[in-house]
Amino acid sequence: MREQVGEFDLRWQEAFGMLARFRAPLGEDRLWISDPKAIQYILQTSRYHFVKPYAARFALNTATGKGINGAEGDDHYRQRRVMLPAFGGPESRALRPVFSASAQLLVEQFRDSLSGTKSTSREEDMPTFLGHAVLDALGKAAFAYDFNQLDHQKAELEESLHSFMAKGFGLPSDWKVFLQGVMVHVPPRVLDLMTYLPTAGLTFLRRHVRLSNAVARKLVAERGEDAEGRDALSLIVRANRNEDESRRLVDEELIPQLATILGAGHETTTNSLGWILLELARLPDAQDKLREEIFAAGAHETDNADLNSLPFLNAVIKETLRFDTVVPHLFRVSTRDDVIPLSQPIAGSSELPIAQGTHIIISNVAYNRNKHIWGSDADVWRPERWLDGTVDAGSTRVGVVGNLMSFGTGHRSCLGWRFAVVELQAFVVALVAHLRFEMTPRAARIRRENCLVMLPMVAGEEARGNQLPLRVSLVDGEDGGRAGAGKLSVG
Ligand code: HEM
Repeated sequence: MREQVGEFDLRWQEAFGMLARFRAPLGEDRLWISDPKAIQYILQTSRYHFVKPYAARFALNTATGKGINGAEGDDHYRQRRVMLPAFGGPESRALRPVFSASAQLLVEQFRDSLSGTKSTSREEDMPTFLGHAVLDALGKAAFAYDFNQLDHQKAELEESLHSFMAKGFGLPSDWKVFLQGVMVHVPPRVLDLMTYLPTAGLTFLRRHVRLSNAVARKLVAERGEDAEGRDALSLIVRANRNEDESRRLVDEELIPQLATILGAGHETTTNSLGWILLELARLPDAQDKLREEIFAAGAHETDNADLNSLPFLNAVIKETLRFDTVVPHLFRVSTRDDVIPLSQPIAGSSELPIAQGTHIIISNVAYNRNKHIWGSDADVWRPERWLDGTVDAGSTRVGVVGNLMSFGTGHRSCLGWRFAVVELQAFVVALVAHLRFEMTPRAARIRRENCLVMLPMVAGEEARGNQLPLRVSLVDGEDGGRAGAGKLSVG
């Protein structure tokens, strides 16, 4: 838990292949898996026969409230059925102007902050720099909620969302490491009581969920019976209204979905964007190539440009989702004795019998670096692999985007993946068209910290939480915005 994300996974994958058995703290066997066929069986074919361990649901419920993330079985099925229509392809694409407008505002604010000064660039901390704009976009797109309006409750919620994974899960103490190791043996009732422990992390998360729920209550009440908006919450409220009464979500199930969506969608997207900009700062040639593609297509000038048709843009996004897997692991436990199919035989067998109650760590990070799938240079960030035929997904389809495990797969795959992809496309286009990102000495010391979500931290400054300091300047030819050159039309 204290190594950088992926270190042990890649070491094990190199030493043992795509499957390993290891001993947990009290001596029981657990499985570590990156085998595509096994992942497909566990997460897709078997559906609710493999569930999230109660300890993982406890962590998710603590961090994001008792929403879909921690639900199982029929409760999960009902919640997903009502929420899914809000996150479809057309619904997500329709939100692009919202994302573009937030990204454009960020560019304008940066430009304004330089005007009147002699400097042409400034070091910016990416989570801080991007965080407000991403949250603003998420608030408007998901809840028609404006984080920009001055309001005490909004400011508090925003403050609490800033790097909340780092505060809740980062830099675990010896006690926390021990606890997480043995948590699967703690009876659920005792775990539930532990939610109330007065530790700094839990106190912070409890307050965060309370704040989110208070806002959600207000928003759901505002929607009332006739929610007409195009934001995700209105679509969810409408879908719920049209649902058979016996399957409808009650308020106690609807309210926590705001904390869930903010929790699941904010840091994941902000950090994915941060990792994209870091990789582009590390490889200026790739950044220039991307900028040229954006300019050639005029994609920064109109929301009507089809961003799916920009090959290098999408290669950069997919390559970063692969190389910088922000959700490194998924946790499951089998609810019955089972036989897991394997793509690589072990001891002459292509099947692995397992006992009911076996705990499994699915390594998204190792799968995303599998050299059989992504090529012999899988440990290098190289977007061209998506364009030159290097990627060989074979016949086992797992992930929802590019066969990657970055968004999980199956009936619990990321609900917001289309939403996230449209948002990443819109932000990358607006930012790279107008701003240049360069490395700094502190960025060269970035560590990949495991806080459930992979966060960047500067080595030696971990106590300051997640940071990603890059040098930002206006791209050549921009004059501080006074001529409005290359302005995004956000319609
Ligand atoms: C780049 C950004 C994102 C990444 C990498 C990501 C990744 C993931 C992953 C790996 C899971 C599966 C968890 C599991 O199987 O245990 C997941 C679930 C989920 N994600 Fe995302 N996510 C992202 C953005 C978003 C956004 C923007 C939203 C909402 C607007 C969202 C909402 C959810 C929800 C609600 C779930 C739970 C689904 C369920 O349990 O059925 N995510 N996400």
